[in-house]
Amino acid sequence: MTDVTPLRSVLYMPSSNERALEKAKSIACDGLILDLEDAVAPDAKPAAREQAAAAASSGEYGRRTVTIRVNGIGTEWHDDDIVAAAQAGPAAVVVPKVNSAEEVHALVAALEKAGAPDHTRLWAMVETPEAIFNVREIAAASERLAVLVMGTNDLVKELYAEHVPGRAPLLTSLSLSLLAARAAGVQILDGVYNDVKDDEGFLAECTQGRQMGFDGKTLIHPGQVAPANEQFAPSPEAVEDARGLIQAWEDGRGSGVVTYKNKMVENLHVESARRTLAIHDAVQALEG
Ligand SMILES: CC(C)(COP(=O)(O)OP(=O)(O)OC[C@H]1O[C@@H](n2cnc3c(N)ncnc32)[C@H](O)[C@@H]1OP(=O)(O)O)[C@@H](O)C(=O)NCCC(=O)NCCSC(=O)C[C@H](O)C(=O)O
Ligand SMILES: [Mg+2]
Repeated sequence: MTDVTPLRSVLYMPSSNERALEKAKSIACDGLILDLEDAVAPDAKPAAREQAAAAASSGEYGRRTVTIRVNGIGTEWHDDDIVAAAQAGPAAVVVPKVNSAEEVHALVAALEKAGAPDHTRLWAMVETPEAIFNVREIAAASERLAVLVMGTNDLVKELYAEHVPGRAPLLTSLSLSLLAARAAGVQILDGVYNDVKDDEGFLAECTQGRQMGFDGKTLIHPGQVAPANEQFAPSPEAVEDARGLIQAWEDGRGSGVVTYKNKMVENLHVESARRTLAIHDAVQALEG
């Protein structure tokens, strides 16, 4: 089974924004991405790097999975970002625009050379056409790689596509990346929703992401956290049904066909129900 560490809501924040870094200590998101890339202006990058490293090693973010997003491979900031992030020892280093398994190998080698502790994983962003064609190899390239993160803004830009309700232009890329994540047994996070005032559109996109199989969603604003937490956790009805289905299966063992609420139950349904309960328990433990 894929790791069930809850990552329902993973909030980006500019590492140059001290107020946001402070505020994040009280935001109920499952994870934080302290950004050094797109959200930080070139002049602000050295100071942001120091602030992100200090925040990630501070221990002040409680249960949240704290990660640092470095600048992309080949940029003038990348090497220094990797060293600073590795030494800060966050839960993960998030790397944008990872295009191949070879890049994953090089990133892992660089993190290890810089002294990254074992608990610091690699999260690879999938956000270019080349990455989509290589996503299966990327997802399976290293034990250190724990999560794929969709970069839907960059994907839309690279495809000359448009952001539309239902995301038809992105469905091929989203589905291929999901298949790759599941085949490799790593987690996968959906991309961001840019209109921070459009609650209805955001909710629809969370529902779509959950139905497709994403483990959670990346976010850009604190107001998106609560709906994402709700959408990506099993609902009370789903938990009740999972328990009922497992009970029906155990009661009916040896009697041939088992049904629950008039629907056929097979071992695969029981496995899905157990996964639902495992996620529910993990969320309860996190929130408890
Ligand atoms: C989108 C924003 C620029 C909106 O900012 P603002 O207008 O200041 O919002 P509010 O006034 O509603 O803010 C209310 C308070 O919440 C704090 N806040 C806002 N955003 C965050 C945040 N992300 N993390 C923590 N705290 C946040 C404000 O400081 C206010 O606090 P207070 O003053 O105490 O009341 C802004 O939300 C923002 O900058 N968001 C993050 C943008 C970002 O990180 N972008 C880069 C990643 S997205 C991406 O590109 C993904 C991928 O690469 C792709 O290609 O798709
Ligand atoms: Mg991007």
